[in-house]
Amino acid sequence: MTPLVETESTKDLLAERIAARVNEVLVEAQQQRGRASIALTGGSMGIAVVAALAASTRTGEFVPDWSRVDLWWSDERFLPDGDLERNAQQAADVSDRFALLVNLPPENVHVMGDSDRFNTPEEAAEDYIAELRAAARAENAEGDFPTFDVALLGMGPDGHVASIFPGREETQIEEPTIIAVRDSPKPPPLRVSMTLPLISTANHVWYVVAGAEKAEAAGRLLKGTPALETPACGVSGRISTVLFATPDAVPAQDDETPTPN
Ligand SMILES: O=C1O[C@H](COP(=O)(O)O)[C@@H](O)[C@H](O)[C@H]1O
Repeated sequence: MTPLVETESTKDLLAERIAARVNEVLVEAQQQRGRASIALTGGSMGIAVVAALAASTRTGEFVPDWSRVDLWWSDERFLPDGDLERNAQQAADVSDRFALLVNLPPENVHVMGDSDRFNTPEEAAEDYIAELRAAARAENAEGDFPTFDVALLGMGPDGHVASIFPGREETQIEEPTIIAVRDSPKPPPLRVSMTLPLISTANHVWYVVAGAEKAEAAGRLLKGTPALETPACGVSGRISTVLFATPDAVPAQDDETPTPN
């Protein structure tokens, strides 16, 4: 599915817009199901969105009841607890350990396992599957996984999303699950990730992308190339799939126009 594109002139304004849209989706989910959930992402834009969510809560905008929101992650770097490179640590750092999301209980924050707690990323992946299954049971979900109202995805300049990288067999996994990733081309080498089919169970899949270095991959995303080449192409939301981007992160309209001789 070709994503819709929404742009905002600066990274900060983009983060604010995404946060406002996330708040709307979470409020609506709470009206329908009583609870809501989001799969967060790492990367520069992903963390900017967490900061914007915290800011929107502080300023009393239209926000969900955070005591009834579950925070999940679509991927994590398998590093020691508190390592500054961990996605969850970076999100915690910009939200005063999630305290700025007022009333969010610690048990709602579902961080993927770290290398202090687990010997291998495979063990951390198994543990996260168990945590997701427990949430699915509590929700009376039909399958092994709870509802994800929205999954945010940063995208690397190579087109990777979560820790699913181009040219690798993980792009071909058809099962919705959590996997260990070894020898990641982007450091650190050990990671834990949702597979592309698991991300695609989310109601809304929103790419959050800023900066000219992402424009080439965004072009491939909008063209719809194979997931093996552009993992970002291997996901879509049940309700919406949107590329939220700064203008420089989206290829210019006439990029495809042949140059006259
Ligand atoms: O390593 C990762 O990279 C992507 C994108 O990061 P960015 O800094 O280029 O925006 C991120 O979304 C993913 O969660 C992360 O682990």
